[in-house]
Amino acid sequence: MDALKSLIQPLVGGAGGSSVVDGMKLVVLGGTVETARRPTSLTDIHGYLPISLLAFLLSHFSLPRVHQLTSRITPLAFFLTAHFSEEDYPYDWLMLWLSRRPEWQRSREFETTTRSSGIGTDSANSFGEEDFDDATVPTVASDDDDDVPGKVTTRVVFQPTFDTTHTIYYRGHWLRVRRGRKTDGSGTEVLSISVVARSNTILKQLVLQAKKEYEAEAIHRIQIYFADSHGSWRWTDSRHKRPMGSIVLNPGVKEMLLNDTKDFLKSEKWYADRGIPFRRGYLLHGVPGSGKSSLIHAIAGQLMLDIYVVSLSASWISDSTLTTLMGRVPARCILLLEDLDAAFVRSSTREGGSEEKEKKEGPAEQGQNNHGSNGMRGGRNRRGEQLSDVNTLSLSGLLNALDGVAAAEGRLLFATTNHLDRLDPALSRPGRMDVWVEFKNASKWQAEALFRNFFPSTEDDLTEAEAESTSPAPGSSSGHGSSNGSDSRPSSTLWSMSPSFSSSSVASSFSSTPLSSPTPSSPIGGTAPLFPTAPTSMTANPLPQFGASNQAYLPPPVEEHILSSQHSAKPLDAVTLGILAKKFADGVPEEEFSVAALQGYLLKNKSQPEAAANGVGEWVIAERDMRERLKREKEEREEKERVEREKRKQKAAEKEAEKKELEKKEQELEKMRQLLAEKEKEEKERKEKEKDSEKEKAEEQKVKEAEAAAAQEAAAKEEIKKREQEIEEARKKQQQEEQDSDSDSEDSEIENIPVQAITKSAWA
Ligand SMILES: Nc1ncnc2c1ncn2[C@@H]1O[C@H](COP(=O)(O)OP(=O)(O)OP(=O)(O)O)[C@@H](O)[C@H]1O
Repeated sequence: MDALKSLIQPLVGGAGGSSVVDGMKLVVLGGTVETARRPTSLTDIHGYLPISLLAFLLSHFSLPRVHQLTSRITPLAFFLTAHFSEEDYPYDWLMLWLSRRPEWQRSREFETTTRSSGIGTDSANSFGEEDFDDATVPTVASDDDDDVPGKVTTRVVFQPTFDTTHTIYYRGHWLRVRRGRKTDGSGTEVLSISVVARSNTILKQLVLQAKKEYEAEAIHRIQIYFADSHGSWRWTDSRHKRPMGSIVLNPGVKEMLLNDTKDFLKSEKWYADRGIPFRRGYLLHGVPGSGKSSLIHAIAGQLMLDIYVVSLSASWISDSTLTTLMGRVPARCILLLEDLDAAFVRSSTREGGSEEKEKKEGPAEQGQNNHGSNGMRGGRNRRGEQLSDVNTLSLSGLLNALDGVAAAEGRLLFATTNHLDRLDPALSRPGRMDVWVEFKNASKWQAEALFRNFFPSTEDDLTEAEAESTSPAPGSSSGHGSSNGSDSRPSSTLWSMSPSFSSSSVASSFSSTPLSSPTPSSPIGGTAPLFPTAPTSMTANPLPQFGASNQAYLPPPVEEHILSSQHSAKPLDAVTLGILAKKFADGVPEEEFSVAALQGYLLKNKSQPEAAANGVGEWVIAERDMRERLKREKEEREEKERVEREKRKQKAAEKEAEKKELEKKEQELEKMRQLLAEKEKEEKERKEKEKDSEKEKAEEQKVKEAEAAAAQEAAAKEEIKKREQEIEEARKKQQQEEQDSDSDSEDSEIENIPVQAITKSAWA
């Protein structure tokens, strides 16, 4: 836009310029633009948009008008841009429309995608290998194709590239198309289409045309959307509608459901007038392989509704994701909750422990990855998400999602479960699950109808419409109040295909074909029959000619059973088909095998109705044996697992006891250690005390000894002193005596007493 602005502004000038001068300027500009435009194809240029826009302006408006536009409208006002998120339908419509644009053929930048089926396959703008076949070279391709009947030809479809702006001419307007991703981290694709226009009519026209083309393609198919972990719906698959007649249920059930759903879709006003939320829920419960998913598929086709599937056992499902998803379903659609019981198992598990955790993993993965042949399971995971188990779905979360304020109105809610006993009674509240239908194993009546459906009849021209109009379904009017159009009051209905119901119909089914028994293999409603009606029996190819001259190498003759083998059954006349169907049904025990199991058996005998009818007894015995064996093996496995579990438990208990014992011993040891430490401490203190007291004693002793010694010394000294005194006295006395009596001899005696002897005796 800046480029456009910079181009225009100097030439056009301000609003106050003269219009004549401006007109001249625009003439010059127009000439320049036209010159620039000619050598370039405008359909594939990017970055030249300002030029193409001006060219467009010049060619569609008078000059003063262009002046008015360029001077009055800010550049942003030129472009009207509409954004289409891949989460919304228009994205798919427009992508299909874009893929058909011839511009891609000349575009320098485009992306291709392949679709083996689904919308857009027959796009005029797609191509296959044949588009590159050199017409001058003789080709064998078409002959080869005959050898591969039913081969899916992969078509390549052009799409706009990411983050590139493409320019497309549409109804006199240049459109700028850009495919990008949202920047909010979700990675969601967004298609942006801009156009220069004064109103958004052209964009509306474009969307409507894209929708029309899309719907024209979708008329024979139903679209299937799967919930993703971000709470968004992703288109996953597009399937051929399944004819109602291909579903074999006991009389009245299909009709009841179909009438009820039709009736509901017509009753919006009735609900609004009574202030009742415009919602209706159907719970299909019962054994696996009994046709629950198939019936939903067929109803969706009949009512031209898309199916939105959530598997409640998915590892990522949570209360908030489910609420978000419920709020995002369109008003008219079928919302299918698979494995409804999973929510209840989880809820009770969360409340009561975690033992079911392992169980949960199985179905969760199935929910994400299984691509069942007929069920809605599985889905294309566009981004290959690696999901951790963050499932926090609770019962209250589920119930809120079903009828909370955010829940969409006008949708038909179907829920399936194989375990009715695990569901919470809260589900039966009106508006949640209004109609409950039980699916049982195949009755004899169903077996017969299945056989009739399976093998082609010579009376294949009877259409489903004719069949339905000529013979009302027995029991279709009984038991369901809301099926008779006028009264669309919501009601809780419990349907079960009781054996008595089916057995009465068996009696009549042979002579007068019951209505809901699909009339002999009729390709109902103009749709394709289940299996090709025209037998394409395998004929032996002419044997290779090499070696024909050499008799020694002639190949062995083709064996009889190979020659006679066929891959499709020849159409049977009604009487033969009836007899065989009856025989087949006679051989099938009542409600012992699922319809899916019977279908599997018939598939094995697809080309041999007689063998199928005659061999059913053996098959039943073999099946029973196999079931018995499987049951035994299962029991053995379970017993083994139980024993192992017990052992593990015992071991764990022993280990626990050992651990406790060890802990106890360690505690005791610790106590002893502490005691010992205390004792050692006491001993040490005692010893130290002893040492101290001994020291004191020794010191005392020493003191005493010293005192004693001192005393002795003092005593000795005293003694010495005493002796000295005595000696002195004696000397004095002697001297006195000498003086007194001149005795020289006495003086000598005194002198002879040794001083040392005196001292010693004093010490001792
Ligand atoms: N009543 C039926 N009429 C026609 N085909 C049936 C019927 N029941 C089962 N089948 C066939 O058996 C296969 C499995 O059927 P389907 O998936 O509808 O069973 P289901 O009850 O939904 O099983 P699950 O509970 O395991 O999902 C399909 O190929 C379907 O064509």
